[in-house]
Amino acid sequence: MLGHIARSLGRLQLLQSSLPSIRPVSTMALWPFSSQPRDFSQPNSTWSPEMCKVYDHYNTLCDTDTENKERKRAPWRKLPSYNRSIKYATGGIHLSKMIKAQARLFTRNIKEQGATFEYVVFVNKEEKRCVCVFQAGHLLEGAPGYVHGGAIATMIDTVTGTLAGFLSGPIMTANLNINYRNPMPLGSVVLIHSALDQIERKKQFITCKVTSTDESKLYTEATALFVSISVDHLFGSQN
Ligand SMILES: CCCCC/C=C\C/C=C\C/C=C\C/C=C\CCCC(=O)SCCNC(=O)CCNC(=O)[C@H](O)C(C)(C)COP(=O)(O)OP(=O)(O)OC[C@H]1O[C@@H](n2cnc3c(N)ncnc32)[C@H](O)[C@@H]1OP(=O)(O)O
Repeated sequence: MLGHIARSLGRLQLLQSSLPSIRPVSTMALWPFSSQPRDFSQPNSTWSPEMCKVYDHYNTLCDTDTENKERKRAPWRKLPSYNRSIKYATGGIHLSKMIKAQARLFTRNIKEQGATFEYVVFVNKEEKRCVCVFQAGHLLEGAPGYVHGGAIATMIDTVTGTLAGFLSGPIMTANLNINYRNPMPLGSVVLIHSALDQIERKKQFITCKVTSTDESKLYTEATALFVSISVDHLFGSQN
């Protein structure tokens, strides 16, 4: 038992020396890794006019760089989105054990643009909420002509998890409760609204609803529980 604790502590110390310190995403002034990866949440030619319109709307509410290279503060911030959480990290053997070279973020692993998950997340730190603009591609079919419930669940997990991670640092989904209220046609552009409901110790409770872009139609409602984790928790799970 004591040997196990000592080994765990030793591994954690080695890890901490090879990893950037773990902070909430909101406190990372710059991407902490070695090179600038591709941001998948930038507009592309497969985005419909509706997707572009909503993107432009939230983009105008965001922080901007002025001509004098000063940051003009605004309530909203657009979050970048990469195809791996830690692909670009520098570090030693301990980090590379954690990184499986072939691993890719589930929602960002299809080469054909527009075929699956096209999305961008805007976060409002003060109000502890975020909005994701999501365009559901043709490879996400469940019932004929409609988006698969698992694909919708994936997006809800991603958006609520992104908010929890933004506010609190590393987290894992502990519970996800989803009510599907209306079928979502393939190709739809929808808004995924997420808000922090409460925090209790390591637990973040998040609410979520998925609506049409004019918010007149409710597709899905959900609640999610995220638990803050340490890096050692991730390693422990892989052994
Ligand atoms: C370099 C580090 C990188 C870290 C990466 C982190 C984030 C990812 C970042 C970027 C990715 C970009 C976008 C996507 C973002 C997010 C979506 C993906 C997230 C996932 O897709 S992730 C996969 C699915 N997820 C799992 O694979 C979890 C398996 N599971 C576990 O790993 C443990 O089970 C865990 C950690 C959940 C808890 O374990 P634990 O030991 O830390 O905590 P413990 O058990 O002590 O519970 C503490 C308090 O939570 C309560 N509690 C726990 N579980 C509960 C439950 N289910 N229902 C109700 N309450 C629950 C207890 O009752 C207690 O409550 P109280 O404090 O009141 O007593």
